[in-house]
Amino acid sequence: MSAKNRQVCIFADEVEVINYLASTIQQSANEVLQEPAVCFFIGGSAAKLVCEAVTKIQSDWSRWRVAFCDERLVPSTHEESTYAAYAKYLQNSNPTLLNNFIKVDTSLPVDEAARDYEQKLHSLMSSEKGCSDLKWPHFDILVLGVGEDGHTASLFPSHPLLDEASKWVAPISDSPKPPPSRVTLTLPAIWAAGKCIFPVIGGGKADILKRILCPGDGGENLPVHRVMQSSKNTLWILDSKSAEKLEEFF
Ligand SMILES: O=C(O)[C@H](O)[C@@H](O)[C@H](O)[C@H](O)COP(=O)(O)O
Repeated sequence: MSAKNRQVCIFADEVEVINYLASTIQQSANEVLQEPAVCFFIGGSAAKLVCEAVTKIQSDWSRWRVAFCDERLVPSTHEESTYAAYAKYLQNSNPTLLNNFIKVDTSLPVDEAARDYEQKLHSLMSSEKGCSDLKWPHFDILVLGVGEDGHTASLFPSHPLLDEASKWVAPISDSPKPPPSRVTLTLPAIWAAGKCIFPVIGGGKADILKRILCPGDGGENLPVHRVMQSSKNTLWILDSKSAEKLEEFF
């Protein structure tokens, strides 16, 4: 189903979701690979999907730059660290890509960690894309997750961070999902990206997907819905279980 730069693709199972995620990331990256592709990855269960998708992509990985849509403020070896989740998979299968990750300095207090990460992203856009003094960044691909409450990255329902209108990266120290301290891309930084991809699997996400994707289901103010309303291009890659409550609409 496709409307207003929004596409929803439903597949039988996790394997098909991973295959389509791989071909979508590869195709989107091919469109920009005359420059390094700047991708942002997410934590949570989607990390495994992304890592498995990466194993199916043929590319010159030295030309990729990967940052995080959000990161939890714990040491990079901690089991809750998003970086650690990727390192666990990629250190053997794709060390070149892992070396090109732009990490959040989680040793800093959360406000400083967010400022420092934003500075790193400014430098990245300047060195790799020749863009300096950008009001908003033009990241190529964001792979995002969705929480059962409708959050995405570390943007939570009714949180004041949803009104952030000048920063690319913001700190949060009261995240309802633990751990409480995190840094996250802001809504305007997400809106400016070339493509937002949401791979989702499992029946636990069926209710929230219905609220977000079905008109009139009351999800209009949820962070994920706000991403979708103003993003240039949003792609949902769903398995049949997560999509089981969408059937009457698609
Ligand atoms: O916590 C994180 O690292 C992410 O910031 C978060 O936005 C995640 O993508 C969703 O909470 C979905 O996570 P699950 O897929 O694990 O439910």
